[in-house]
Amino acid sequence: MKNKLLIIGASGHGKVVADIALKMNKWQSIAFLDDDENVKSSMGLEIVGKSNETIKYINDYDIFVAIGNNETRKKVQERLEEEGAKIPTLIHPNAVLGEKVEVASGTVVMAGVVINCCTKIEKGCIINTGSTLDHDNIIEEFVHISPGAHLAGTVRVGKKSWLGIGSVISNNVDIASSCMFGAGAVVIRDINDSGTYTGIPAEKVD
Ligand SMILES: CC(=O)SCCNC(=O)CCNC(=O)[C@H](O)C(C)(C)COP(=O)(O)OP(=O)(O)OC[C@H]1O[C@@H](n2cnc3c(N)ncnc32)[C@H](O)[C@@H]1OP(=O)(O)O
Repeated sequence: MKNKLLIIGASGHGKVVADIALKMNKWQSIAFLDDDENVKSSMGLEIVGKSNETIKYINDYDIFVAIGNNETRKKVQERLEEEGAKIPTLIHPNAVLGEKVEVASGTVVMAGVVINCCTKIEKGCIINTGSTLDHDNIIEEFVHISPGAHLAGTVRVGKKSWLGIGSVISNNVDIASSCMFGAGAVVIRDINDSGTYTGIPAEKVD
């Protein structure tokens, strides 16, 4: 671990990520990279450059990608990995993690999240505010679990899928990669095809 943290992306999601990093109290200084030239600071933290300037900071900073879009976050994190960046895991102090929970690098776990035992969260995920993930879940890389989503036991979510705000996933459900579930969707059976799903029970709409 380095004593400085660089966060890529200073928008709404980036601000929440910075807030968590500040509360973790592990880094002596925190700064952003962002591509909006008009913004010089965010949350009182300096924006020191653009997102393509990471190589300048790689030796001195831990680097975290705070980009909401799953595909873009994947591209940026994987480029950083190739460049040898040290990518931390960010966990809000008021998240509750059970025994044998694994959380990989580049994943952020926000305030009020509960993750029960034996759940594995792969790299680059967003586990957003107040969501709950019960026992034995597998959340594959670059997934976004939106605020207030609830996943019962033994759920698998495939790479880059996005569970919308307040969505509900029943136990023993397997979800394919690159799916989008609308706000409030309720998933009661396996989802085998990528696409957009809404409603109760969730049906494919796109
Ligand atoms: C901290 C944070 O902010 S994290 C971010 C959290 N944000 C979310 O979770 C967003 C979730 N997004 C949604 O639910 C979106 O509405 C989506 C992705 C399902 C659809 O978005 P779009 O493709 O733009 O669809 P659009 O808004 O044009 O709606 C298309 C139709 O679907 C319906 N629809 C849209 N969302 C939903 C939903 N969640 N449930 C049921 N029906 C829906 C609309 O009413 C509309 O119906 P109509 O054609 O009969 O009028």
